Amino acid sequence: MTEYNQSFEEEQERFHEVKTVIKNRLNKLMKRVKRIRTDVLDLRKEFFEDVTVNLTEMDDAIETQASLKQQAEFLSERERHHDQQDQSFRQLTRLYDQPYFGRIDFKEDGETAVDAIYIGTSSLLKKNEEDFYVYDWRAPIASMYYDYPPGASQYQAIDETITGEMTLKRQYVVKRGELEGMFDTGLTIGDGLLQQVLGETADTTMKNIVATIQQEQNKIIRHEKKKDLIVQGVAGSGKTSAALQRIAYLLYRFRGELTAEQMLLFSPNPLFHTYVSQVLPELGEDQIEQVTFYHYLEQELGRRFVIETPFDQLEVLLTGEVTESRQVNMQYKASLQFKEKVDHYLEQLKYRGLAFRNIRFRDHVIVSKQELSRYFYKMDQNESVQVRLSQLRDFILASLKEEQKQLMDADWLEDELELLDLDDYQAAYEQIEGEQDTMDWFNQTEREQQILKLRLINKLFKPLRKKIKRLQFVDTKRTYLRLFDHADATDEQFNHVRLETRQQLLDNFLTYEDATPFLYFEKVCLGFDEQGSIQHVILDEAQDYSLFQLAYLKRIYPNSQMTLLGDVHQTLYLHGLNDDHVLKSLTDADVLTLNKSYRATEQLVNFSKGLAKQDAYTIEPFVRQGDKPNIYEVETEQMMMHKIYDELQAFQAQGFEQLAIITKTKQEAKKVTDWLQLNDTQAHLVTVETHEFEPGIKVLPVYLAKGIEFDAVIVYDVSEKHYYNELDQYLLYTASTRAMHALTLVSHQTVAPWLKAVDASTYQHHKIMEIQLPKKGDA
Ligand SMILES: Nc1ncnc2c1ncn2[C@@H]1O[C@H](COP(=O)(O)OP(=O)(O)OP(=O)(O)O)[C@@H](O)[C@H]1O
Repeated sequence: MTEYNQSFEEEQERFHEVKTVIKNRLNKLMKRVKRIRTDVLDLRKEFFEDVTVNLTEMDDAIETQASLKQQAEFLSERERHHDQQDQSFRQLTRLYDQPYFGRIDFKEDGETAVDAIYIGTSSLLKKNEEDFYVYDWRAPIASMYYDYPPGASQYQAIDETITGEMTLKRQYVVKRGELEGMFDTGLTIGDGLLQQVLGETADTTMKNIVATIQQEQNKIIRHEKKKDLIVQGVAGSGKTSAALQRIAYLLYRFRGELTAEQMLLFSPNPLFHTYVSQVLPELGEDQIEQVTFYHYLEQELGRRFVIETPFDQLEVLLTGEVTESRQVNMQYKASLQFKEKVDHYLEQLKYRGLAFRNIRFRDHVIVSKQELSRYFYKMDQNESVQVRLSQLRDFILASLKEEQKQLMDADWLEDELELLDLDDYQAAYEQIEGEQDTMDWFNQTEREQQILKLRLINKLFKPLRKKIKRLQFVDTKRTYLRLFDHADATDEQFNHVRLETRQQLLDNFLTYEDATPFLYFEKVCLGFDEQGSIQHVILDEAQDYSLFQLAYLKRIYPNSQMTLLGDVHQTLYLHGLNDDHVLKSLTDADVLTLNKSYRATEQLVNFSKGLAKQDAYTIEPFVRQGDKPNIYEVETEQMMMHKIYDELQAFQAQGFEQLAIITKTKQEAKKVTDWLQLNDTQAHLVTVETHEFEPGIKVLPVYLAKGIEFDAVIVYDVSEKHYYNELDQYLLYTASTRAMHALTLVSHQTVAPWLKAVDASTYQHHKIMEIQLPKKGDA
């Protein structure tokens, strides 16, 4: 028997031993969970039966209420217990499928024994509750698995550094719950296992990478300094993966201090939400809230304005419909220069300029806007706008009270008493009962009327009071509009876009670039309602945020640490954050880079790196072999569609399932989908409304493919007519880097200049003058 075989046999024995332990624990737990579930169901049943009885007599009702309260507490305690057991059950079930994926043998300096440390997605303790069958991948000792090759190594325990020697590093191949193989590894974590994992076909959801996290990714995952973290990583280098494992790591490391509800992930599009949704549950952690920045803007402003989506903004650019002033607007409103202007204007509002609304009840103006303005600007100018607004609010609320008193004699009030509901009458009745000893019958009737009128007035004034408490007496839109009233001799860009901005605001329309400045203005003006409970914000595709947006996020989440993940090569928007130096001026962050691309084969990376901006970061492929990409230059549009059709067939014949055709715009995506469907090919059109990832062929514009990957990709019409400006270079790079195993680009006639600049040895170029026609469905 070879040494390998003997070790493998020993490993298999241990593997089964651990699985048996897990199975036994699962059996026990299952019985317990079942028992608690039955308890909970019985309790719930009793609870609802009790609710329906004994509520007619007052004494019984009080008794029932007390007993219900007690039962409700007991029930929720049992439910909590049930949830905990259920969670342990799910954790053990996950471990049963794959108890561990790696092992290191470590001899601590000064000790003689070598400890075998098995590493898995969560810990499994032995009966003595001290030793481990399996260590959680996030445990301090497990960090050596990711950070060191065999030899001298160390890890950071809670308050000391432990040094020693790693005598073995091993990885396991586990499939369908069985140990199928193992690799003893050298320098990096098993190229062998990584090769295997990366060679697999794509899935509709992202997978976790804990078994094969690379050293440079581990630095991101375990970055614990109180500073922000900027990750600049090339396409496919594992930024999103590292971010998700980082969330799981931080939730483990700061258990008790940090919860999933205190973390927030800003993601690029709704499809991406679903794509990454499985990773945290797979790692045994709760999902964290995910939101797109647009969705956030919608929540804040959507009731008052129509807001352009970022995708519609991009479409304006991509379809060539963009005017010069719109381009200026996109860049200017995204800039810190414009933020400074807004800040300056906000400063001036201390002395003049705030616009107010009349405080009106029905047709009667209680306090006029002019009066509010006079009152406001008479207050001490050393006080901030926010302090003065809260004083003004108190003044208005007092005026409302006065008005309410006066209305008590209004004739219409009696007529409207019917607007009151049963509860109001009941409350008035109870109040009278409390007071009845002090008045005779006649007074009682009058008093009842009075109480009812008072209740009615309070009810009628409630919405107004609510608005006033929210400072809605300040007309923020009109105040903001005044910023655009006059030209500014020192600011050409401002003058260029001033009138258009004014008109759009008047029409209650906000372009995507205008929404954040307006929201910022409003929040600062009224006093920022800071989201103090959020402790950690993760910004994926950070290069797509503007500096203004980033400054906004820094302000609204002041207690939060930020992790920004971006790729300067994939900047799609005109306002894109592709200058690290400017970015660093906003945040004192640590910067880590990821240069190796894991998604694609070496051939695909070598090609796509030719499309990246040359002066930016270097891009290295992970060595995995495949075919060179193909570029087909064809004479007619019809030929292009046929080529796409043929390529899809060829990809499917090779066993690829997740196929994508990536276009520049949504209209093109629609056109291609229609053509394919007419030609008996099932293709799914992906739009901004698509939340679920269908398996099979997808057709989508490049901005919706962000962050996602496919087995094989066809980039639609890469001709010079189509991709010619600077932004187009980023688009081509982003589209081409979505492919894992195969890539084809089709061009209607001459290819784009960016492609001509790519090293010709990295792809196969085919010029096709003729193609087998016709196919069904052609016009
Ligand atoms: N250490 C790793 N082990 C296994 N797979 C990995 C590893 N790192 C990255 N990958 C895989 O590489 C692919 C790209 O990862 P990911 O999507 O996280 O990269 P990204 O940098 O966010 O990409 P992009 O910016 O292009 O969207 C995924 O399939 C991911 O599972």
